[in-house]
Amino acid sequence: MGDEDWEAEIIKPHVSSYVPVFEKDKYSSGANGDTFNRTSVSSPEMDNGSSRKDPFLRTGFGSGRSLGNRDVGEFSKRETIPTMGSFGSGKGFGNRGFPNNKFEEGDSSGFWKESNNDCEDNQTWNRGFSKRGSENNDQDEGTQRASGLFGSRRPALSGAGNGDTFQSRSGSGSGRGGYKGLNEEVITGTGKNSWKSEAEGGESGDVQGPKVTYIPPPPPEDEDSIFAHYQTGINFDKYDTILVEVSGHEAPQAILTFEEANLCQTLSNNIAKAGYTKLTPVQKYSIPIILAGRDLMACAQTGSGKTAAFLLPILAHLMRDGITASRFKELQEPECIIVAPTRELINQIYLEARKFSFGTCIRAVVIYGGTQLGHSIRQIVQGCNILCATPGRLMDIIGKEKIGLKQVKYLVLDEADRMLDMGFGPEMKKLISCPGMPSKEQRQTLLFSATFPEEIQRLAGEFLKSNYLFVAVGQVGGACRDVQQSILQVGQYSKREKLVEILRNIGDERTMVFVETKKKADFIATFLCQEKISTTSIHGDREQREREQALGDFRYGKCPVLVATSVAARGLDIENVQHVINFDLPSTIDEYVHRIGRTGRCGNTGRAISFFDPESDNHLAQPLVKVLSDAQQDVPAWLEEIAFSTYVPGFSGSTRGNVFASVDTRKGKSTLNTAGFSSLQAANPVDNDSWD
Ligand SMILES: Nc1ncnc2c1ncn2[C@@H]1O[C@H](COP(=O)(O)OP(=O)(O)OP(=O)(O)O)[C@@H](O)[C@H]1O
Repeated sequence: MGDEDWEAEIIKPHVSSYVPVFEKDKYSSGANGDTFNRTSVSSPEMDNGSSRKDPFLRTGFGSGRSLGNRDVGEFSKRETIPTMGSFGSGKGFGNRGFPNNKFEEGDSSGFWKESNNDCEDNQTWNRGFSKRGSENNDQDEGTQRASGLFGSRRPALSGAGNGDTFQSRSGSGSGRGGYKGLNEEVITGTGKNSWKSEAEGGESGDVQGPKVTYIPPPPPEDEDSIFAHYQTGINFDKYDTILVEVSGHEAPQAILTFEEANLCQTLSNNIAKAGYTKLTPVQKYSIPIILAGRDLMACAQTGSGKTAAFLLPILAHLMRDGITASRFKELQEPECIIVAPTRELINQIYLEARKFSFGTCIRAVVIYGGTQLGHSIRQIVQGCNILCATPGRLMDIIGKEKIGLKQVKYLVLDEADRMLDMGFGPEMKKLISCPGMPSKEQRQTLLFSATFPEEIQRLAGEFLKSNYLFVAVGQVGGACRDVQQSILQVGQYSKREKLVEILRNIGDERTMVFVETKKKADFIATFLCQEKISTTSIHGDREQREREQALGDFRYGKCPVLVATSVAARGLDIENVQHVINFDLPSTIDEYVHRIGRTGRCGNTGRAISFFDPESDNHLAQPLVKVLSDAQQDVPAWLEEIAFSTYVPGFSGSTRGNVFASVDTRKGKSTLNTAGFSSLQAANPVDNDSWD
């Protein structure tokens, strides 16, 4: 069964059978200057199909090739206002945007079949499922409304596009994709290495859909660009006052300065050129732990330097061991593999690895879905010591025997809770049981995130040596205190107006607006452009080229507003993001913490405003109150009331488990160390198998 069939099966009982009328002759698929048209058809059933009764889905905007709007002619005018950012998905919305279109609020005429997908986007449909090969699934964009771990998964949903013009081009292998789409997909049961390669599944033409040909631009070569960085903020020094807990046996002493780490001269020079003069708490604790060869699970607030916390000691070891890239070998055997859940994030980590290894013989390589497989292979065969990869592309490359795992000494899971949950957990399990992969006793495994639900911590035991150390900087799963959080009660039908009001007040300050679905991301971006607010968008239905273009336009100030789904919630480090607006709240509190963490980074301050709709967000009231109060933010009385009225006894802080694990789930007693930090020693973590 293909992806689309599966989606249809899930949705069928509730959706309208409406198929829009589409005037093909007015459609051309050129990237620029496309003309779109369709005839407006009222579709009252659609309201039944959308369990959210979302006003934004009733106005006829969406992603995919077919654009719906009554002001057809307006679309072709978009080239006339090039100042607007790129948004939209695929051919329907070219990179130049189309600000002149007009649509009317509450107009229910603008449906096409793709609207049905919003039912998929609605969390109620997705609980317990992890849809494989579904690049159009917002669940895969990090919202992960997971109801379990390694839970029920539909096997081998290959997700070939069916060529239906009105369907989103999910799973077409066309290079678009969210967190984990067809091009980042691992499918069991076929192929000599037990997982179906990306080429088999998406790029070689075995399934329908165009070949992915996108080759990302090469990284910068000039030193200034490589070491470009933004300034630490006024609260950087306050990091020192955050309590740090280390649990596990015989933890090495924290270091207080980079000098104490005894790094080689080249590495020290690179650290200085990167503008790092002082360690952040997670670095103070993690660097000596990793240098001592210990496994580590580290949890520290967003934007507090976790990337360097693992990269620097790994590089130090590789330098110490005299590792040099072996060029032009058909089978490369990297010493270090780093995985992260999104393409943009893994690319960012790669650029950091490249920066810190500048002037050394260590070669970092990045590979991710949505790009030409041949390009990934070409990068690897030129030499690869540190392989930065998204999971699907990694497994493809391993399956193609371009990567051997025998030399792996370091395995890093960034956003580790995400990498181990039901979405990526199975892939990660496969990775560690791949032929040649050293056992956990033989390698060093490092898990980093700002959130670590208890159940994920338990699962992580499979990946880590039993004597691993746990570093918790501040409250596990807590929000960054440099972000001023406000929660506004705003109903669905007032959200757009409120958004425009806020953005007009904000002016040109860089702002990320998070919405729940890909379609809504397109819709809101379009709407904002119509309001003359220069906006771009990023989500999993956009082609990789478009995603990177959108991020670039936002990063370099061309578009001060980025509308995003949760695909951009984790890890992205963009200078000067001053505001995050949760137009829609995410379904889990940990996702909220990650989203608002796109601002207030590295000691800078930021603001997060969230629209709370009592119709749909009440389940978040309780965890929100906790996150706000833990971060010493004002808690609105109305939110406390909702939290009280929806009180769940034994509340653990998350809709999917305990995001507020006080610390290490292995438990133990806490002692204060001399630096004023507390150090938690597990009673006997080796013997203590009873983590539950
Ligand atoms: N010691 C330091 N001195 C100055 N800047 C630093 C230092 N450590 C990290 N940074 C900078 O702080 C920013 C945030 O770091 P990083 O992206 O590693 O945060 P993170 O903890 O991984 O965040 P997230 O949880 O969102 O992934 C980056 O721009 C990084 O270069």
